[in-house]
Amino acid sequence: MNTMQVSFGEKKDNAAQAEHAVKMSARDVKVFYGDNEALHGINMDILENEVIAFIGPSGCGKSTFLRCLNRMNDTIDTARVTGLVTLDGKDIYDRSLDVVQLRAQVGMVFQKPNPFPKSIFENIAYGPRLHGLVDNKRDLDEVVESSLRRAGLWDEVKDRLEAPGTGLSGGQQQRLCIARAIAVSPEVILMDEPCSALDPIATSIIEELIDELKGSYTIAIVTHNMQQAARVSDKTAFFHLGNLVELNDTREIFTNPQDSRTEDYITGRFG
Ligand SMILES: Nc1ncnc2c1ncn2[C@@H]1O[C@H](COP(=O)(O)OP(=O)(O)OP(=O)(O)O)[C@@H](O)[C@H]1O
Repeated sequence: MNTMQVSFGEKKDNAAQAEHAVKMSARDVKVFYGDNEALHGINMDILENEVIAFIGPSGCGKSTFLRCLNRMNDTIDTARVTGLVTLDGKDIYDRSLDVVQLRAQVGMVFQKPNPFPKSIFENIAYGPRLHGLVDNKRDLDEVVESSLRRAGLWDEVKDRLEAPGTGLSGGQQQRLCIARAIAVSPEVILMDEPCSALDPIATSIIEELIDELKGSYTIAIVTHNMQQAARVSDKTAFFHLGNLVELNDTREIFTNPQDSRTEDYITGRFG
């Protein structure tokens, strides 16, 4: 088989991976946009403190599935989700669930950095205030600093916290958005092509950050860049035409895919 040349990030051995608990799971998840069934019954377990990459050709449903994991599809009028999605075993589509709280627990970083039109400080402070996570200004300052530090941005912005977030470079804005997600103590971070608007240097900074963050968070990332999937993820899920074709250790997916559609995709025969 003619697989592509990719370099892999350092991964834990299988014994260590086996200890990871299931953080989120999907059972027979379908998504309809009006009458169009875009996802045809996805089953997936996402393990705690792992990075899972979603890959596949354009329009195969990667972003649609990602959005099921924190109910972002609720914001699309025509979208309807069926099946079961759980976080720590609890149904996230339960009517009694607080969606604002869910989106703090399962944070999201988008393709295009989207800081609020506010200061760098306020971009981070907004969430902890909204969720009542801080009692006073000192705690708030601490959360802002620690979130910016974790996102690897503190040193670059500590002297201009009152400057607008939108004035930062694209890569800095994306790290600001990651810091904003971190500030409300998420358990899972969803990333929808977080580097596609960034140059290679900013991309590699974000990739290093993802590697550091996975010690504390579970991360699901949609990417078109297979090299990136290989570098940052422990598991890779290959989607095709609204189906989950194959999910396995990233190394297996790229060196020994079981399904011919996966092989065709990773060898560049389609997509
Ligand atoms: N808001 C929407 N309204 C109607 N149809 C949609 C909407 N969003 C996605 N779709 C359709 O659902 C299917 C899956 O799209 P989705 O964006 O999830 O795929 P994707 O794999 O993330 O694609 P890409 O890699 O191009 O971002 C496509 O047929 C798409 O046209």
